[in-house]
Amino acid sequence: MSDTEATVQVLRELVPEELQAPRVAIICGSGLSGLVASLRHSVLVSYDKLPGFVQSTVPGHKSSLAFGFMGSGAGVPVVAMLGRFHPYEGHKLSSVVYPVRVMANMGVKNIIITNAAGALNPNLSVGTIVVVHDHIALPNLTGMNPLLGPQTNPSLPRFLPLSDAYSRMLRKLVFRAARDLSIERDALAEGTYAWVSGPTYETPAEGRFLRAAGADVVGMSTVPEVVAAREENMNVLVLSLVTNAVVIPLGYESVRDEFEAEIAGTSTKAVVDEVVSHEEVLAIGKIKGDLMKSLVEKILDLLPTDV
Ligand SMILES: O=P(O)(O)O[C@H]1O[C@H](CO)[C@@H](O)[C@H]1O
Ligand SMILES: Nc1nc2[nH]cnc2c(=O)[nH]1
Repeated sequence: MSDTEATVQVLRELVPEELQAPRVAIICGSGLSGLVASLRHSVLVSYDKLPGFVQSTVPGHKSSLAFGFMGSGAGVPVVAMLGRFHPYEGHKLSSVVYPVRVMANMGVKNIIITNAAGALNPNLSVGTIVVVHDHIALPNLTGMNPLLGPQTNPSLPRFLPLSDAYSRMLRKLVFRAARDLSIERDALAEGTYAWVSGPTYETPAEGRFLRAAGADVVGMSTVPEVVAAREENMNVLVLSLVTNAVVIPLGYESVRDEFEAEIAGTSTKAVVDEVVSHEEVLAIGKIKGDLMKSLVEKILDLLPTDV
């Protein structure tokens, strides 16, 4: 029996039968566990009960799986991760993606991955939900790819294409859901997510670099989960909540100009010295959590029955 099968076996003992066949997996990003507050008949399973699962150590992430029904009417059976794992916590990439493999082993065919992210694109304001259509993953390109090493399952492809990683069908569903909910157009955008390892936030020069490479938002998660989910042949949707702007043009105004202006007695342009914090990230998650929740619920309502 494989490791994931063993974990699924434990879950079958802990979760009632009617919740054992989730159609959709949801990964809750930083401060976004409230996404599944409306789960019905819900059952929580703590990660420490599940072989192969590690613990989430980041504030705003819990360490439990939640099973239940979500959406209107009878609802859709879902399994949600109320807290994810990041490599910067010291977790191996194989541990970071392990829950995705377990959920795939349970038969889950669709995954909605959420995250908090910084905006690189100056047109994206804080609070915008970005429907991710592509990614740039420097770690993947430089030796920190979750699929490096012997194949966990020989029936999965060795060379995985990622040009179609983000399901068009699910992305379109987001905009249909937003229209049904009369969510204003500017509340949603489309864009490219840059994955960085963290845990440092970007310097202004790094922000400019990622922006110049074509990224719209940046974060420290999600891409490993996307890669594993695609390997497992799931339909993937990623929603990034913009929680802060990455400071791109600021941070290094000439101190010589400033010094010379000071001794000449003339004033200089005030240096903007805003810095991002995880508290701010969580605060925006709290403010925008309800919007994200309604959107996900509506997406579930609209999900075709054959996927
Ligand atoms: O991507 P999620 O888990 O939502 O969290 C984001 O917020 C944290 C930084 O504030 C980082 O972990 C970053 O990846
Ligand atoms: N790397 C990165 N991750 C984030 N998560 C939330 N905001 C940010 C950010 O500005 N940068």
